[in-house]
Amino acid sequence: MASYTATRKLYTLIVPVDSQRVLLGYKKRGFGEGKYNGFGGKVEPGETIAEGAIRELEEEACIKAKNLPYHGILFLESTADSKAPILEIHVFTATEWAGEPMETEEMRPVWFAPPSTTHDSSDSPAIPFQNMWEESREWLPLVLAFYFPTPRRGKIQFAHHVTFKGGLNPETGLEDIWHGIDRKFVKWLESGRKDDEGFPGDLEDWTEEVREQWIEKRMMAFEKNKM
Ligand SMILES: Nc1ncnc2c1[nH]c(=O)n2[C@H]1C[C@H](O)[C@@H](COP(=O)(O)OP(=O)(O)OP(=O)(O)O)O1
Repeated sequence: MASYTATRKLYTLIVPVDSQRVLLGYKKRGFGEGKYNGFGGKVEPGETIAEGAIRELEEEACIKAKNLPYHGILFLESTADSKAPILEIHVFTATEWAGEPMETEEMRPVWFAPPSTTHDSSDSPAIPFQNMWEESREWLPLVLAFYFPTPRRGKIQFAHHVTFKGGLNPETGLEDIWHGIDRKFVKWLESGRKDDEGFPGDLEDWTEEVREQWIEKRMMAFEKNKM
């Protein structure tokens, strides 16, 4: 019997925020070149997710996170290529760090005004969502609403499952398997809200639990498609 297997690529992503602005990086080379995004990359063998996140931020923007509020997981898959890996991206913000953001070989850090800011009240440009990964247009405004215009108390965490159907990407004019959001499942936990299900104390347990639920769903879909 065929069995469900999926290659998994583990990534991190940090979005630094100060009291009025959001720091994004312009990717100068490699995968995602020409897009703006938070700072992050692959988790190296032997590293925890948080260690990987801190290392990537320092490598790409020359700042060392002093805190790392955790916001959740993006599970990205593409049905356009059965061999495409599943990307599992762990998302954090940072509100305190050592050093000043500086351009590196890979990224150029740029400060942006959060979506809640009116054009006239900020010296920084608006976040260029049209020049970012498609899925970030969905989760990033919601995470930023937690900080701006006034920081909320408590926590926000999510699991965002996005399936891309692939096809011609009108933004680049190229065929792209990571384009065209097809299905999505979003689990939001926000303290203080009606749908607050409570927060786990332990990051690893929570991600493992969400991952298991998600993989179970994929296995069921796989079995159904075989019949
Ligand atoms: N849709 C999508 N595809 C791929 N990567 C991402 C997204 N959305 C995202 O937010 N991301 C994030 C995940 C990572 O933070 C980066 C990609 O990391 P990458 O630069 O490929 O990894 P590094 O380890 O830095 O790679 P190299 O040093 O080998 O270039 O985008």
